[in-house]
Amino acid sequence: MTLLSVEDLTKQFGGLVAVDDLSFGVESGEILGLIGPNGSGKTTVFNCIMSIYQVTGGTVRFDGTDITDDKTHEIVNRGLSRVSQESNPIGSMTVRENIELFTFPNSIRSFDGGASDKAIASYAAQVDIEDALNDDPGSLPHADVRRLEIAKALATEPDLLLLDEPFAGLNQTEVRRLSEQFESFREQGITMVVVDHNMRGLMDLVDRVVVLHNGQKLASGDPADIVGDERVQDAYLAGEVSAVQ
Ligand SMILES: Nc1ncnc2c1ncn2[C@@H]1O[C@H](COP(=O)(O)OP(=O)(O)OP(=O)(O)O)[C@@H](O)[C@H]1O
Repeated sequence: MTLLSVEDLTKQFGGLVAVDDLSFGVESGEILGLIGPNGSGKTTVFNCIMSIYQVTGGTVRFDGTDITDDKTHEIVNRGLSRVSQESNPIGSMTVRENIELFTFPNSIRSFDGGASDKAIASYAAQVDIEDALNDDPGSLPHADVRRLEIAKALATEPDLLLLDEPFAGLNQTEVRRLSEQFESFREQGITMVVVDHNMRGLMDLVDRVVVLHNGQKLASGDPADIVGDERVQDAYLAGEVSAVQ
């Protein structure tokens, strides 16, 4: 079943066409990699899906419903969540309070005033930060700050998680551990789209890859086919592909 469908998506910033008539689907239960060089439009695609940006043209459907013109909080309540490239915890709140804040968009929970401590601890435990719940986010190492961003997204109980550069700044052991955690998210029924420059980490994780260049789809297919695709190698990934071979 196609959970997310991006159809003929275009996003212009003045004269710049950041996303150019792009179409792709994400199957339920899949982990899809969205790759491409700097400036190829990956983050803009996520921003359009989440209605952070208003699209110039095209349609975004989630679970069969057109969500193109929905507001961001409505999209989150439908079961979509995004972990952005930037970490932005609220420094005056503990890790627990930061996670709790993200349980509020879910309308059912908000009647009860948010999630239980047990639920919050379980979101934290899914990314190994359960021992840091009472800490100030400013005191956490980089990897834990990134994990907190993922825990915040988990707190919205997503069916589809958009992850923008989740491996950035992590060492190989941390990348492997995070990949295992993404696999366990999948076992819980979460579908994922992952943008990252860490090709080794990404190709080991994803089922399928969509390659962007200049906002257009250059190629899509199995990770092995994409790594071996000369067009992709020559034009876009030369340096990064050599790292996985
Ligand atoms: N708010 C904005 N206003 C103007 N131009 C923008 C805006 N957001 C993105 N762009 C431009 O759109 C293009 C695509 O940017 P985007 O950040 O989506 O690429 P990306 O593939 O995510 O890059 P990176 O890998 O470096 O994060 C770039 O030329 C960028 O400068």
